[in-house]
Amino acid sequence: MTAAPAVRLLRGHLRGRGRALRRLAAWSAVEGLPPFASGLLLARAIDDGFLPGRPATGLAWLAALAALQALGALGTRRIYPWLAETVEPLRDSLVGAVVAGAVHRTIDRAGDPLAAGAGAGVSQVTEQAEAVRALLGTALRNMRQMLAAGIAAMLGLALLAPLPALVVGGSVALALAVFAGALGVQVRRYRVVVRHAERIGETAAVIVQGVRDVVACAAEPRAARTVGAAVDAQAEALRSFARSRLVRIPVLVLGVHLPLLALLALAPRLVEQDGLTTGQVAGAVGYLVTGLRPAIVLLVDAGGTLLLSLVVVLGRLAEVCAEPAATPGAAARLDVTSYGIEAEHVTFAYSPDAEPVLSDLSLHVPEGTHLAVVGPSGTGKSTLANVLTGLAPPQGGRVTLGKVPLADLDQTRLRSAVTLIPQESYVFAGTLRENLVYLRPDATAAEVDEAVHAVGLEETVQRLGGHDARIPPGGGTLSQGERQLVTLARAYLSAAPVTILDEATCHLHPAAEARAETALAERGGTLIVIAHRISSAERAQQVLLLDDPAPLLGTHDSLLADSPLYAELVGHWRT
Ligand SMILES: Nc1ncnc2c1ncn2[C@@H]1O[C@H](COP(=O)(O)OP(=O)(O)OP(=O)(O)O)[C@@H](O)[C@H]1O
Repeated sequence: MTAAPAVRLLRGHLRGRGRALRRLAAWSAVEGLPPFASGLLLARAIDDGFLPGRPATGLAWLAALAALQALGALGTRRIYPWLAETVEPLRDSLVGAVVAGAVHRTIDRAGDPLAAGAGAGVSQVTEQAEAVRALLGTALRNMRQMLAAGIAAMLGLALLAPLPALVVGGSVALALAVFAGALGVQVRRYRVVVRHAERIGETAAVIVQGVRDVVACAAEPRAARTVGAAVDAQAEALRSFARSRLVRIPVLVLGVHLPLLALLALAPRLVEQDGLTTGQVAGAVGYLVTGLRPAIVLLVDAGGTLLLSLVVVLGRLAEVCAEPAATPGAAARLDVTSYGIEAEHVTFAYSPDAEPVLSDLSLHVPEGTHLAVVGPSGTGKSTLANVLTGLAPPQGGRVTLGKVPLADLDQTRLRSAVTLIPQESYVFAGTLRENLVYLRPDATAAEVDEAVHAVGLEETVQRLGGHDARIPPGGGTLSQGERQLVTLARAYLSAAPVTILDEATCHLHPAAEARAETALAERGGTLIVIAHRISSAERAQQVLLLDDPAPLLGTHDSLLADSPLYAELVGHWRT
């Protein structure tokens, strides 16, 4: 990352505030008068006053310095209104740009459920805009003052003692070069720190939002590992950043300690051979100790952090404010208007070296139709369900939903279009109603009743005492079959136009299974059933038989006539 986008953004927002900046510079010059004159006046006080035994003269020079200090204080006082005029409107201007960027994005992603989260993003970057205002205010107030004092001290030193000024100037220039050279590395590492901090927040937010799911799936250790990994990464990023900050040592040595040491060590020689007076040496030391040293310490400590924060936060805002470019994915999101599923020459293996579970599989399930998938154990039925939902992206070929490749669809949009109900029923602690409306929280009571009736869950609802009955962790007294009925009613209620059941009725007796499956088929939408019984295949319009060496697609009757394996499976299922 470079500082260029940050500088561009800041320049754009400071444009038009030239008058305030010029006044700021002018009053800073007034404020810099005392540090500039301090060494010169101190030298005169010593050389003309105290050393020759004329304390009144010495005190007069010091009084002149005090008068200048008063003038400097006036400069400091006059700086604040111009500081406010420069910095205060910055927040409004940045927030305006941020909100405009968010509005552009929301328009660009019309119809995307994720766009609903734009408000949270705006509030976050608004805080960053406030941070920029505060950082810039602090930088202009403190850094400006200290840098002005440092420059004034160097100028004063040059007038007072040109030779030492040359040596000190060279060493300070070297220190500044080292500091500037290391700034790029520090910015990069600090940027990584900020990214990891954001990652911790995002990871924790996802887990907190889905904490019920995490507990229901007994995934606490995995969740803890995920957050732990993010925290470890952040700690490593911080260590790496801290190492890059070690550059302050050579900068302080070159900019502060070495010049002071050299001046003190060479003082007798400067006085005896180069004709410097004692007062001039004392004034030069004064410049180093009271002007240059605080300026350089501030630059490498607070200033370094301040500059880094400004560059990184401004860079982040520059990204947010930038108008988003239209992506192919964004266009594709808007194109999903039908919900047929198609697999085109799909090949899927669980690892690069493993035998493919699915090989060159092609399949078309038109919108609103019903497909049953059958086959011996281990032939890849569940794998196919995962491939069709996008959970397992194929290595070869592609799967499309409404002719749009799943890879081009936003994941949230895909999840809202396709419901996958697996064999293991997911029932969580809460009310029965909460469990039923899990995929459609805005369902009305009448819609919930309809779903309960359609899949045959009424008896269970009555037994439990109504929709508000509480289900304890682990499902309580619900049998395996009842849990499956809960998940089937949930799928029935869901607004997803595509439903995939992966042996989701295996604990139901045949009549209950027939009722639930028929309800889901008649509800509308595309239905794919990984069949547990042959009766599921008999109800479907298409049947896919997964088998070595090649899958067969047909109807129950055509497969019965053409495939000995299918006939065998039917016979096996019926006995
Ligand atoms: N996560 C995984 N990693 C590696 N191999 C896997 C994974 N999941 C499944 N397999 C393998 O892929 C093959 C197909 O498994 P899959 O579960 O899709 O078959 P299935 O037809 O659904 O079986 P069943 O009817 O017994 O549920 C099997 O050989 C299985 O061992």
